[in-house]
Amino acid sequence: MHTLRQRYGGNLVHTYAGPTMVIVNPLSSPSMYSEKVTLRGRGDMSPHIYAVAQAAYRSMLMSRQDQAVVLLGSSGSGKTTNCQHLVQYLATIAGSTGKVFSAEKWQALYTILEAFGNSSTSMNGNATRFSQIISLDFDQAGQVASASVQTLLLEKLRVARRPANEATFNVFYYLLACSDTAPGAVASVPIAPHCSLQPEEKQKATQQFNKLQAAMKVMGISVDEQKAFWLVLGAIYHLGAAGATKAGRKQFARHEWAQKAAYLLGCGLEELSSSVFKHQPKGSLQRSTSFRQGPEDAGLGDGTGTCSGGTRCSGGGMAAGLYSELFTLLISLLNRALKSSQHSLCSVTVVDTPGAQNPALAGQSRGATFEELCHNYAQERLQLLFHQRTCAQELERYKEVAGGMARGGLPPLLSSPFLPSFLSRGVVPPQVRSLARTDEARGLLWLLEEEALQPGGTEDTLLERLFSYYGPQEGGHDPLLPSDKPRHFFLGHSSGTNWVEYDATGWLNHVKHNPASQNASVLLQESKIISSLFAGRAGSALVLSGSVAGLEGGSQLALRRATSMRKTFTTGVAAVKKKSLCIQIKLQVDALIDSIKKSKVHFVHCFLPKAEGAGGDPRGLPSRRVSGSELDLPAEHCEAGLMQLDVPLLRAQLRGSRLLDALRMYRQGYPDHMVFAEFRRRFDVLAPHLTKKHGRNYIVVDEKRVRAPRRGHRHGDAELGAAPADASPSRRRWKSCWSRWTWRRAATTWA
Ligand SMILES: Nc1ncnc2c1ncn2[C@@H]1O[C@H](COP(=O)(O)OP(=O)(O)OP(=O)(O)O)[C@@H](O)[C@H]1O
Repeated sequence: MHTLRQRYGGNLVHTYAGPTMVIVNPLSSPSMYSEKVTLRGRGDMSPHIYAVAQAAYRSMLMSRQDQAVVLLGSSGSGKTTNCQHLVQYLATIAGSTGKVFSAEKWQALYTILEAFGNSSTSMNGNATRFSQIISLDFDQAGQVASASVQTLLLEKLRVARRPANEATFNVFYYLLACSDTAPGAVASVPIAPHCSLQPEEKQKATQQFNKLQAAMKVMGISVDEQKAFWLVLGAIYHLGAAGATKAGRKQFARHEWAQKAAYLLGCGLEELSSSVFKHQPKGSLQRSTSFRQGPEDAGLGDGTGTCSGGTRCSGGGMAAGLYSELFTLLISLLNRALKSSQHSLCSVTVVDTPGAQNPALAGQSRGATFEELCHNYAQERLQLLFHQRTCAQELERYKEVAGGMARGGLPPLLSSPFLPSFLSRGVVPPQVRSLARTDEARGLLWLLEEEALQPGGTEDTLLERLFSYYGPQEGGHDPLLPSDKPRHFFLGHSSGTNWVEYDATGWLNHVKHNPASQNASVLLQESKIISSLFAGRAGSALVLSGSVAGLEGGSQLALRRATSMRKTFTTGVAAVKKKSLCIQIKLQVDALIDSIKKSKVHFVHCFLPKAEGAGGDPRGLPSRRVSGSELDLPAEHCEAGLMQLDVPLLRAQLRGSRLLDALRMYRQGYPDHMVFAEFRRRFDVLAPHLTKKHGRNYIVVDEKRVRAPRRGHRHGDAELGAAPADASPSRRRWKSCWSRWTWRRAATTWA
């Protein structure tokens, strides 16, 4: 760890050679993203998130190939912050045609996304609760011509149900703070008086709300459109206050609040009531959508701590559906502001997903929820992509091109992470299989769906089957371990370095199709007040509604991306129509991965420097269950600048990211001295001037380019890179070798 540490602008940033950068989230770093740093030239930048932006931009300009930057890491490790800096930096260095994409616009975009898609969780005070793909499309001159945002895996149920002591989306608090003071549209939204904010919270939320309104203005969202947002948010809020009861038939517990919700939505109370309660699955009276969970509410929960407490209400499905529709509308309005008719050639896509979730890391004793499982699943799939791109593919290429060249032999093939397939194995469209229970080992998502559809299926039968397939075996590296709490189990994420305890209580009910969620879109489209904003969205956009937002496609490239995403979903159209949540989740992650796969991918690993959990004793955390030797590590803490590092935690993250495996493979596959000595023995006849003149020389080979390091030295690409047609076999071989290999950084001593 010490050898990796490097001071940079008063902060800690770690980097490796190769297509990957590692960032240990610093706690404060105003100088790190200053204009001075922005203006630094190439080579000065590494290690810095701007260096990744530069590399992606240069690679795109040189190869005309789409690029993707994928950020990986735990929740709170700094992915979103770095994403924002990366996009801002790219837009700054590239410039835009006619200054359409000012820094102000990007700032506004992120302010809006943060308000509607972020919330405070136990791991991060401003955690992203959806996956986002931000694409910048560049024209022939390398300037930003247009841009687009696509979002998936929105944790929409957070408006109705969330872990104890966690908040709903930020925007609700902003609205709550301003409902009595703000002029115009906001004041027209009556807010239930029983929920209030502390004075300091209120002041902060008011400022944020003003910032949000200004940002919406910058993004061209009109006052009338803004009003529609406040109305729907107000309605969601009042639905929560209305609660639900079962007196004969299911109905609202407090009609006055339900009446207000109906008024804000522009529909009648009866209409709202039937949309919420009609065809609702049995036992689906869900917990409240109330905002704040006071200590007195906690007792009203189901004892598991997985739901927010408060009054009983079955408007959860409706509230989640309304929020999902609102979010989809928001993304399409943002895309309206980002699109342009300019012709674009290729793009840089930045992917940010909610980080790995582990309540124990935040000192919470509760089990992780189904939504947290979904975010962890997406992280696992991205990790798998990293493994495939960085290790498996590189190894194949090495075998193919350099087989037998390294005297040390080929590096061993690393086993791929196990969990992604464990989770989604067997999730296929229902039309090609029967829904009867099978004895075949299936993934967790499959089993969940199957048990939800089976009469008599419960969480206990689900876990029973899960353990019968994947339970602990002698000598095996089990990804699944039992817990002593009922309906709890452990999953070993990140190759068993991050053990997360899940609580499966209520999962079956959660994945059952809830028609109220579907009814939300009908209700909005038929609203007497706001239907115009929601009406036009039909057809294929509707099929993906609630899953992927931002498929309108403003530019040619955006259209292409949207088509490709839709294609991913077409294999599961029947499933989507069937509203199987598990299949939708798998398809969304598939769509995310497919959209990245077509590009050249740059990975950024963000690491959490320390965890708040387990009363400050990191050895008490389940995440420390790494291996026998790791368990014995002392809880060593290192001081670095102003920051205390939790070294065991960092080690576990490093191990889980498989970065060291990738590094070892690069090192073994392309050992500096060995390969270069061999390389030189075979091919130095092609560049004798380099070997003879320079003595100790430092050669940097990046992509297909070679350059001598000494300033002014002209033995560059022209001489080394271009083998004439009549070149000797060895020279042609050399060239082919050159064009197929990616030599990241090779330093050697030349005789
Ligand atoms: N480079 C940085 N400099 C200063 N603060 C940072 C930096 N990176 C992250 N932070 C701070 O760390 C906190 C968490 O960052 P951020 O929200 O970006 O994490 P994340 O990985 O996106 O989390 P999640 O996955 O939960 O969304 C924020 O409060 C942010 O201000």
